[in-house]
Amino acid sequence: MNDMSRLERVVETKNIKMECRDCQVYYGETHAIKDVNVDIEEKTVTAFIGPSGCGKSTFLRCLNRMNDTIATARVEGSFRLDDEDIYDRRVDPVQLRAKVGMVFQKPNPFPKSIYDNVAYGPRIHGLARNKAELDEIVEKALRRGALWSEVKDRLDAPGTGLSGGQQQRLCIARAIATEPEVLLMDEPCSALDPIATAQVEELIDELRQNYSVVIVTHSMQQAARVSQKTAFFHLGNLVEFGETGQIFTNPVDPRTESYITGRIG
Ligand SMILES: Nc1ncnc2c1ncn2[C@@H]1O[C@H](COP(=O)(O)OP(=O)(O)OP(=O)(O)O)[C@@H](O)[C@H]1O
Repeated sequence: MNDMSRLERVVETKNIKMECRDCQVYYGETHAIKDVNVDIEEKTVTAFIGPSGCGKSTFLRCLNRMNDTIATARVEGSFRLDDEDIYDRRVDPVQLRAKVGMVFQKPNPFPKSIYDNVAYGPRIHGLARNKAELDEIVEKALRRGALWSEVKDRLDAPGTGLSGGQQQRLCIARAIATEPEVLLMDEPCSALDPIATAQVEELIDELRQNYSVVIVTHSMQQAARVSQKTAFFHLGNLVEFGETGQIFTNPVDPRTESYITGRIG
């Protein structure tokens, strides 16, 4: 290879946002994640797929130290965001979670107004100097969450009074209000109807312009629709990781093929 073609290949490669090496997770004696290595690229949607109990959510939770909140969980390995070790003792998990935000399976708005749900993160992280700036942040997050037009006249109403799909978009707006660099989504559409699902999927595609998105999904159709990279997990192992198109049309490992053709899972 001459220097020019090597350079072109470098330019084509997207930047790595998170680098995970030799990752292990134990719950007491249970070895739930085994020797997993993954690179999460910038401005890319990465899907984690695999049968129930294979470790998708456990691995996702490693990426913003949510496993710290589970007393029996022990995480080993190297997890770097840009070039920072996120498990370093000096890293404050609360600050980390502003950079690596999370949206859960069930919409979980706080028992507060729509406005206060979105303003929560910016307030605790001191992102606004005054009310006008906070209003601006809230509006921007709700617009990006594709919810603004539906709620702009009732920002003081409780977030819990919205429909399920609206609540999930509110939770997405809440997560993006702190301008995270990575957004983790754990089956974000499992409680939603097809219309709300389509809205959230469209939103995920838009978020990719600015963020890295990692989504755990049980729906292979969803993984194929929204992601550019797919990781297939099985029994705590990362079996295959690659371009979504390749994983779904030409998987290398027979276990991946069995799963995507419906023989395991
Ligand atoms: N809090 C916990 N305490 C003990 N074991 C756990 C805990 N959470 C998960 N596990 C175990 O770790 C393994 C991986 O679980 P995990 O929830 O990560 O899988 P998953 O692929 O996300 O599953 P699903 O698709 O059903 O949500 C399973 O064996 C599970 O029983």
